[in-house]
Amino acid sequence: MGVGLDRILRTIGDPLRLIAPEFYDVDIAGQVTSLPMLQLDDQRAIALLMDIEMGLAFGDHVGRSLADGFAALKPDIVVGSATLGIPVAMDVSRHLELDKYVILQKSPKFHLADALEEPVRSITTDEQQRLLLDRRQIPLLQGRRVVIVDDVIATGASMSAAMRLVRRAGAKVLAVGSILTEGNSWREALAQDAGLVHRLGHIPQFRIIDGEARMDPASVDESPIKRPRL
Ligand SMILES: Nc1ncnc2[nH]cnc12
Repeated sequence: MGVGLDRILRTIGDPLRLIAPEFYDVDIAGQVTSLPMLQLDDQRAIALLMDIEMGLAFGDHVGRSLADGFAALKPDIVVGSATLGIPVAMDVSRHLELDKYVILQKSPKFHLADALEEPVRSITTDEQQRLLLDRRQIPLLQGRRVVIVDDVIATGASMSAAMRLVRRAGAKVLAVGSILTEGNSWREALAQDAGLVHRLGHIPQFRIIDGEARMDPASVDESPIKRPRL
């Protein structure tokens, strides 16, 4: 779901505030994608990935690429976090030829009165968020081999909550996947689980200097992504 995204979008407001250089090109599993560069506040900018606006061909590429990485692990089911992890979970499931998938919700839907709940301990947001698992979905996870997917792993707080929730439901987490990682703080947040991360690309974080978004050197990728030869 990209922790803090709601706040990011509220901060940005409408119309979107593009800041120079206006776009950041990122390689997503061999496909160069231009992300709009948006000003967050006086000091920070973000290269924004809105997977729900990227079209079906992009979803198919992401789903196939993540599924290729997961196939050898023989997962029984894919779990995705609302909101922007939902299409990722569907596209990965389709490519793994798995019919059912499980979505972790952010807000209590009326049918989720008695959901399993995990707090999302974000270091960047004051607002306490949470992830919810409908108890009726537990049989899909109990004793199962699971992969968890999201659009972006940034702070790692959301993915870490998703892993706790899925493990509480009795599943084995084989791997986690995202379209992008952003910055490096997720490594600390996920601790020993950081090694389970499959990502198709990486974006840095940006500071605004002299009216331009500049890469924060601490946020570039520490371990370059291994790409399959095309
Ligand atoms: N750059 C980004 N794009 C979309 N969602 C995000 N969540 C956190 N960072 C994000």
